[in-house]
Amino acid sequence: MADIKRAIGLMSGTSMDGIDIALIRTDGHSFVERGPSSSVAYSDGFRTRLKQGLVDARAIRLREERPGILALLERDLTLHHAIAVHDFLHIHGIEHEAVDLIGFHGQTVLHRPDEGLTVQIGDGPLLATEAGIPVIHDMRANDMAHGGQGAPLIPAYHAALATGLTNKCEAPVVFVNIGGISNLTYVGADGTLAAFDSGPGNMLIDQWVEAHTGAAFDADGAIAGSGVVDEVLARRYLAHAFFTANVRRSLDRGDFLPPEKGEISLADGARTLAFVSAAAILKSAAHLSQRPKTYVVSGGGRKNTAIMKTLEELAAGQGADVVSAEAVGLEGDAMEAEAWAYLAVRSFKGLPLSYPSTTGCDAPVSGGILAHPGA
Ligand SMILES: Nc1ncnc2c1ncn2[C@@H]1O[C@H](COP(=O)(O)OP(=O)(O)OP(=O)(O)O)[C@@H](O)[C@H]1O
Ligand SMILES: CC(=O)N[C@H]1[C@@H]2OC[C@@H](O2)[C@@H](O)[C@@H]1O[C@H](C)C(=O)O
Repeated sequence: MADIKRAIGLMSGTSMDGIDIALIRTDGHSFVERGPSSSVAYSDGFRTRLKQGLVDARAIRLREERPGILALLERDLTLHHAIAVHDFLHIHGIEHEAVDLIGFHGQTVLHRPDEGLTVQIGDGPLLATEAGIPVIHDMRANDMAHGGQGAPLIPAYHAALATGLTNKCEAPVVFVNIGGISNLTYVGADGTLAAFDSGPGNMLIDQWVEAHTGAAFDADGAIAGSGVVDEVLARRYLAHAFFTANVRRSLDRGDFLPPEKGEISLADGARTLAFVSAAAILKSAAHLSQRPKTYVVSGGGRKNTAIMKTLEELAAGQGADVVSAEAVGLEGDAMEAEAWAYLAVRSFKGLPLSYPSTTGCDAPVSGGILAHPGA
C-alpha cells in the first residue's frame, strides 16, 4: 500500500483577507482524499499591518532580511497560523498526532522573479513547535534557484485533481484560480501540464472599492453590477506587456495598479476592472498550445458575478464552458490550502513541486524546508 500521509495546508494569499486551512490524505501522487476546510479572517488591524509589511518589504535585497515591522509581523503571522491549526483540529475532533505534516505558505511580501527574489514571511520552526506538528515551509525558493518563476506551484495539485474530472467536464480542462492574482493550469488529456499567472484577479477591484467605500471587496460584484465597461481603460490594462510578451512571468501585487481616483466613477471602475480580470484569463489562455474546452474556476473571484459573467461570455465565444469548482465536486475556497498540504507531502517524499512547463524552471524540482517541533 502506498505511503499515505495526512497533511494540513495553510494559505495566506495575495488578497491578505485571512488564512485558508484544509486537511487532505494523499500519497503525493494521484490519491487525494479531501477532508474538512475553513477560513479564518484577519482583523482590520492585522490587515493594515500586512499592508505596511508590503511597503517595508520593498527594502529587502537579501531574502532573509526583515526590515521595518517585518520581523514582528512574521512572528505574529506565524502565531495566527498556529491558533488557526489548534482551532481547526479542535473543531473537527482531530488529534495533533494524527496529522503528519503541515504545508505552510506564509505571506508573500515581495515577489521579483526577474531578480530571482521571492519572500514569504512565516517562521516554519516556530509554527512546528507551536502546533506540535512537522512543518514544510518556503516551497517557492528552490524553484527560483533553478531558474523558475517561483509560482504558480498549484499546478502539481491540479494535475492530481484532473484525474477525477474525466467524466465531469469536457477536456482539455483549464483550472483557473481567481485570487488577488489569477493563475491557470492547462491539463491535457495525456496529463501534459502548462501553467502561468494569467493577470490581476481581484486585487485591483479590492483596492479600487476600498479606496472609495472602505469595504474590502465588491461583495458579489454588486457595485460592478450598476456600472458599464469603459473600453478605453480596459484596453489600456490589456495592452500591458505582461499579456503580449513571448515568455510568461509570475506577478507581484504591485505589477498592476488601480486607476487614479476621479479617473472614472466607482461603479464603472469596478465593472471595468471585473471585465479586465476575466478578459486577462482568456488573453493569457491564448498562449496555450490548445484551446481549453472547460474552465474550472476557484478562488474568491468566482463569487463576483461581473467577473463570471464576462468570463462565461468570452469563453462561450471560443466554444468553452465555465464551471465553478463546486460544480465538479471540488472546493473553490480551499483549493490552494489543499494544494499546500499536497505539496508538503510531495516535498517530504522528495518529489517535484514544479516543472519547466509550470514555472519555467530548468528541470523538475522539489523544494521546501522541513522543520520539526522543538528543533
Ligand atoms: N462574496 C464575494 N463577492 C465578490 N468577491 C469576493 C467575495 N468573496 C471573496 N471575494 C474576493 O476574493 C478575494 C479573496 O480570494 P482568495 O482567497 O481566493 O484570494 P487569495 O488566496 O488571497 O489570493 P491568491 O490566490 O492571489 O493568493 C477577496 O479579496 C475578494 O476580492
Ligand atoms: C508569489 C506568490 O505568492 N504568488 C501567488 C499569487 O497568488 C496567485 C498567483 O499569484 C500564484 O502565482 C501564486 O499562488 C498560487 C497559490 C500558486 O503558487 O500556485
